[in-house]
Amino acid sequence: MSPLGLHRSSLPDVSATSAPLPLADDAAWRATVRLDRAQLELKHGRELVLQPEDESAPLLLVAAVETLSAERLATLDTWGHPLRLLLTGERMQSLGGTAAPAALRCPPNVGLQTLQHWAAVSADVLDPQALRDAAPTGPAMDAALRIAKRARLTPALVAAELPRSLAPRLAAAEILVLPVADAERLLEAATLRLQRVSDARVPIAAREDCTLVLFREVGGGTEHVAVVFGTLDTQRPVPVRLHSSCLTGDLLGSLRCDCGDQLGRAVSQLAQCGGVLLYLSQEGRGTGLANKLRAYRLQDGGLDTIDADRHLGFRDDERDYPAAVAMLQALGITRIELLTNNPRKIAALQAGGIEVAARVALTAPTNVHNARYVHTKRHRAGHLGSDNAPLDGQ
Ligand SMILES: Nc1nc2c(ncn2[C@@H]2O[C@H](COP(=O)(O)OP(=O)(O)OP(=O)(O)O)[C@@H](O)[C@H]2O)c(=O)[nH]1
Ligand SMILES: [Zn+2]
Repeated sequence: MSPLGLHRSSLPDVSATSAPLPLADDAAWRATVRLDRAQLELKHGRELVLQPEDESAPLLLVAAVETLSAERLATLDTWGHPLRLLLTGERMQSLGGTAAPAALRCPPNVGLQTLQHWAAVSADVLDPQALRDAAPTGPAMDAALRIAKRARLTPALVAAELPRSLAPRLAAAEILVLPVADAERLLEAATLRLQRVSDARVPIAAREDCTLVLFREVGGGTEHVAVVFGTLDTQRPVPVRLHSSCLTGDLLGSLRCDCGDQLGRAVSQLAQCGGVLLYLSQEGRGTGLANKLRAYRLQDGGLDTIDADRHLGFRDDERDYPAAVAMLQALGITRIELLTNNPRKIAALQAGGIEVAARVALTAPTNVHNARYVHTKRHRAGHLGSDNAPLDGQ
């Protein structure tokens, strides 16, 4: 039997292997649920209110441009004036402004199409004066932009500041109110909690004695899978691949990226020597599939993969790896050999207390469709080359 107890002939009862939900404290639990609901409100095109801790500060009503309907925009207009458009620093820079998140003053009766253009399309309809008059964002606005990203929406929000006296009207309209302090705390990677939910033996073509273990984030409900190849020997560095999901590459063999090839190579190597594949729900470098497809259209128009993401308001890479660290810890793995070319993955695991004893390069052949993408990863995102490097002692 493995140190994980994974290869028993009859699998353990799921409830017995699941850790109890770690947020025992009721207030923390309610805050987590409220943040989940906040994402759903934005996804459904509904408003949400951020409530600053400072009681003299106004409430902030926000709605996501991506999901907003013209009718809803007209309703927003009845709550407070002027409406503002909240954009990230990356989006501001791509519009020709300074690289800091900002609140742009919308003209009276601004149309939905204009907002959509400012949010993610082009700057054609943007009044240059609005860009010059852009105000810096405060904590409530910053938290709202982060919630939109967490919901995998394009980070652009319409906002209005409201007096606290409107709280009863907001409650009557069933508009969710989220304290900014709760949002800030829960959006921090350090607060991530993972629940180990279920596992099963799944023989795969490359190796029969594989086990899948599913982990779920408490808050958000994002699920990640660990594939354990054979029986782990944690006395020596365990070969590990952290793979961010790529539906187009992994499932369809898209030629636009190198993900499918990298996954295939990692699976063959792990099948041969044992180890773990962490398949992380981080489609589109953490921006989501919808935004990745938007970025592809922008790349067809001439931008590279990084500038396309910035155009949509995202950072070069929106991923973080506390879930990967927590999964390795849950599997009893503290020392690894990492199959990657991405130095951020190495640094993130090391920062999380995982010893990365060596890096194993994972190169794939390029083709006419992904040559620019692979070149950009190497030359703009700092990805490493094909040399395998021991990292001990660094
Ligand atoms: N936003 C965006 N994401 C992309 C694009 N092409 C691929 N991706 C995503 O990029 C990520 C690549 O994941 P990985 O292969 O694990 O990571 P990596 O950063 O390439 O690093 P290594 O493969 O470990 O060297 C996946 O989430 C893909 O969905 C793109 O053009 N735009
Ligand atoms: Zn891909």
